[in-house]
Amino acid sequence: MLGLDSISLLLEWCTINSVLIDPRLRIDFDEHGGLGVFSTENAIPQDATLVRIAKDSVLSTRSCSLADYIPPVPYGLGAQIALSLALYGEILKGSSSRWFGYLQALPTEVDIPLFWGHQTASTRSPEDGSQALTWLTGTEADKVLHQKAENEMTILEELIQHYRDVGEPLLLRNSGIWKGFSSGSVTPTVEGFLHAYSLVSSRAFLVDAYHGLSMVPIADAFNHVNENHVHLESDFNVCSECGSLSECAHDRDGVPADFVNNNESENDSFYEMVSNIPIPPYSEVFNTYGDTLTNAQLLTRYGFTLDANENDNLTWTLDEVSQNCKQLGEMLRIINDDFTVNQLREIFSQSQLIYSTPPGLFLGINGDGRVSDKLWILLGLLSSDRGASAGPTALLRRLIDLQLLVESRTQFSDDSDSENKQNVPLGADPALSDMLLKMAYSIVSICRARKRSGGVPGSESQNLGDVLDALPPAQSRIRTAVAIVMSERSILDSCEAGWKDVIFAVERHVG
Ligand SMILES: C[S@@+](CC[C@H](N)C(=O)[O-])C[C@H]1O[C@@H](n2cnc3c(N)ncnc32)[C@H](O)[C@@H]1O
Repeated sequence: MLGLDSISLLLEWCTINSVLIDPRLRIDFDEHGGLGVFSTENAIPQDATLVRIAKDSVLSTRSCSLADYIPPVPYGLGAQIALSLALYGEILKGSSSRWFGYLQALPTEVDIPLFWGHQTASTRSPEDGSQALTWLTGTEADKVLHQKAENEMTILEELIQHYRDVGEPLLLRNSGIWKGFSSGSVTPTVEGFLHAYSLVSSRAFLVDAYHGLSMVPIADAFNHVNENHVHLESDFNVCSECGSLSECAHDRDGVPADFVNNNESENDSFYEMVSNIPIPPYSEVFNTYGDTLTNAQLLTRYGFTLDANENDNLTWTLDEVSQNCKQLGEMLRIINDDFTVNQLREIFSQSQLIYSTPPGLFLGINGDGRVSDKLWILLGLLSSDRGASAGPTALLRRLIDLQLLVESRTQFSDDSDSENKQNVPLGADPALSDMLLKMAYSIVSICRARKRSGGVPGSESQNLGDVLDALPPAQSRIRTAVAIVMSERSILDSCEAGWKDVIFAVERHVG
């Protein structure tokens, strides 16, 4: 629990470090025992700059005492871990840290569930954490907590491993930076590092391309609601080497710094908290940490929930749905069944309209406009009245046989005898022809929907070659974007054309 002295120290530190707080604001204790920001007797209009935070005052991997040893990471968990180490280095320095006045006002515990299973310095009983975790089982928060990175580690496992392998050795190697300054004997611990991580998780901002994820004094004193009063303004696109907002030596290779036009204004040296709606007098002033955050996200990142959160939702993975929906489960099993895929692989390779994918649920179209084997199997199963019922492999085998016969009659055939094949009958099973038609219509409709949703609204009917020709070279980003839409559209066109031929051939036969 903080005392009044810590607020005074924080404000003093702000004055010295050019963190300028509008007198219409007051930093005080909130109803939860932490800090909050409040308006005073004056109403505050919209668009008022309420806090100006000197860029130099933020704590980042660029500005910290260990800056030479912590490589900056632009975003993601890596950025949070790097900043946690930067912050922990300053916490270890105690009163000799440049940020001491700021650090001493930070909470001593951020109660995120990541640590509920760990005994920390907290005064809470261990049962409170372990039973709470049991209660969370199967909730959205539980899913976030158990999310695994590509390396199959949970966040907590990754934090601990990173601390042991990188953080602790780095802190010990550079102990000269903080040893001897701190009061008492301070030894870095994994608990200390995890506390730093909880502070980063609950209050860091991604400010710009130079400082990246940073601890931003006073901006981080605002509590959260979905419909906020204030927001942080910063120009993200500064030089990632030196932080300059205007032209600098890093823009043009080999240009000496003397030739660089340095016209940064005084305003460019600050991040700002600005009001986005009028703020009544004598009320708490809120920021939003994200206006779509669910309670599961708020709890896991910030350690609190909102009483009523209209963003809350429940999600299912495809696997979870399939566990309770027999038909989908059976379809997924077939799609992912190596036996089925291998049985068909050989024959798929004879088709001009299908391509093989590695194991995994890959539903897509390749650069030649061919559909993936898994998408074909899925649509094949969906187009059958029998769905995924008995004998799906045999049924799919008959379907692909029919498709190959149809393909041999279309313009896609590279068979020199295709003229004669026009007259080969398609077989006597109308249900099978119907399945192939349904599948072909589905693929055409998937392609058309994708074309409709690509590019700017209304561009579907435009000739993108003309659009590209009309764009000046200076609009290089638009040109790149149009070229991407154009190339996707051409893949979709080619896929659609192949399956329209199939429709034409089958309908001519059936009709
Ligand atoms: C960016 S800080 C805000 C300032 C913080 N109250 C302090 O004491 O420094 C985020 C933390 O504030 C608290 N917090 C923010 N909004 C809250 C809310 N609506 N209800 C409860 N706690 C909140 C949570 O502890 C969260 O981890």
